[in-house]
Amino acid sequence: MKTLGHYLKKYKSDVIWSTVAVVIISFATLWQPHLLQDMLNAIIKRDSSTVTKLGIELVALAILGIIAGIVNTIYSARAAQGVAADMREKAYRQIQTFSFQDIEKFSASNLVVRLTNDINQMQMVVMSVLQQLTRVPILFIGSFILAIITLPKLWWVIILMMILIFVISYFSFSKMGQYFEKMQTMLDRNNTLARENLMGIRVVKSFVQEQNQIEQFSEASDKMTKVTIIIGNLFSILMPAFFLIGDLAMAGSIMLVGSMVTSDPGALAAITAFVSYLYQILFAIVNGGFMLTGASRAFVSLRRLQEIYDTKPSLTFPDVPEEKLSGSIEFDHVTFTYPGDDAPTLQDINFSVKPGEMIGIVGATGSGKSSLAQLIPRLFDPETGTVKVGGENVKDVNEHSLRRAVSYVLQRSTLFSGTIAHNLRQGKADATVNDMRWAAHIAQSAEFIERLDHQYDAPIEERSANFSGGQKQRLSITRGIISKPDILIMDDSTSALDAKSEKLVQEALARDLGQTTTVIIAEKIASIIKADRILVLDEGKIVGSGTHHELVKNNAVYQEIYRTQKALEEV
Ligand SMILES: Nc1ncnc2c1ncn2[C@@H]1O[C@H](COP(=O)(O)OP(=O)(O)OP(=O)(O)O)[C@@H](O)[C@H]1O
Repeated sequence: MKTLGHYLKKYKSDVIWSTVAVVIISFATLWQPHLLQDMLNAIIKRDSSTVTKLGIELVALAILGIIAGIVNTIYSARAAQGVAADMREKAYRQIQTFSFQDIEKFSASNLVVRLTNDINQMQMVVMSVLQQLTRVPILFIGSFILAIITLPKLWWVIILMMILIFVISYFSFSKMGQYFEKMQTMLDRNNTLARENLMGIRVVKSFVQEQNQIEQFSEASDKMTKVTIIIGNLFSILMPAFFLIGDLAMAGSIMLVGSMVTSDPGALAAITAFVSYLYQILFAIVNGGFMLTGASRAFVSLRRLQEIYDTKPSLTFPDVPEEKLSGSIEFDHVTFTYPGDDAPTLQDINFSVKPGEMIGIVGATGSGKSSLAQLIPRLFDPETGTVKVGGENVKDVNEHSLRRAVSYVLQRSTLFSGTIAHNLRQGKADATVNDMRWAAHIAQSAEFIERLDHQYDAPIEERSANFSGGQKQRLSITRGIISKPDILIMDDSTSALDAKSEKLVQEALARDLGQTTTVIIAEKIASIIKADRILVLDEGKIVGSGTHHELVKNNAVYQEIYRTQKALEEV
């Protein structure tokens, strides 16, 4: 609640207006039965002028209640939406500071649920707090006092009804809280399954996995349905139970007062007001219960959001001035283990690269090529040893300096929905169309971009579905080189290109980005055959270093890879 208060501070005036409106509604609600009682008394006494006066007062009170209701809804909705937007943006900003490791710890779909469903819970609870928090105690205490003043003899009926409702509310609302928590976990699971299925729809279809996927999702969905049904059942028993208690209290009160009506006609008017107060007490308790259930759901959501806010990024950059780094790379006794793994993925890696050199990295699948490359732009930190870029330990440089110096093109190209220009400007914020043309000609993407209707302003759909695998890779390379980086890492990023396009990209890179240090990770030896030096990785260790001709002569691992690929080509 303290945390929620902190977010509400910014919406002070909305909170004040909605609270003032709630107070007006509550007093209008309390005053209505009293006016009705006076009016019935006036009718019994045939006092028509008082009846007219009280009738006008009743209508005025109803109009006041309606206006206050509208004001309350407008201001509480504004505050609730504002708080939700602030919380969402804060969480999103925090997630942007997360390292790969932090994102993996939460999982992407879990973070999406937190950003959507949990934030919605917070929005609903703020709305309900601003509509009920003041109303519930005023109505409860006010109706209790007024009911006793109206018919003091029946005080015990009120107490009995309250005890029964409190007992039922306590047990059912606390049970519901547990089920709501379960439902949240199940929603996470359903979202993960749906997300995985939709992202991998091509795989699902090509391996004819639809039925398996349906079964998996149905199982998770059925589990959630069971919990939702239990909650629904609890609700459906709860409401009639409350009304039964209210109706019994009303019937009992009328029977008890009935005998008095002949001797005291005013008792008829009093019982009408008394019954109204009884129902107001009942509604106050029920609404309070709902508010508490909502609050307990919101506490779960708030805790989940707080986990995001409290997560200290596992990898931070020092606050030092930005500087220009040169294109040299140095690995000095680097050993790296993925968080949670027991064995190191890279062991005692030592090598250095001069600015402008072209380095190839080869090795079997899983030998650690990508892991090694990820240490250069500092996506992970090594366990021991140092990685230097431009002669500086990457742990000691400003994030912008490192990002400006190192450009990393991944095999799985990720483009964002928008336009081609929008994506290319992620590589260079102020890129002109000429810059884009220059980069696109090197990456061999100009030939298809410039045939599109809107060329560089052509749209990219969600998950870049309107481009082929090879086109996506060429667009990614274009984005990677547009800033003319000092170091370019190409992590198997020409794998979807045909041999001719790959050769053209490499020739253009050598011609137009000659000053750039290039690290090319490749499965195919043909992709790195012209590199100044090739590093051979085997089970996380460098087992060879030299030119293609040197390695073919004297490195067993390289010879094996070369022989296998040559044999495949001949087949
Ligand atoms: N995020 C991660 N968390 C834990 N282990 C990982 C992670 N990424 C890779 N690994 C493990 O590290 C090892 C090296 O993987 P890496 O991707 O570096 O190999 P690679 O040589 O690039 O393989 P490929 O040629 O198939 O891309 C593998 O055993 C892999 O399972």
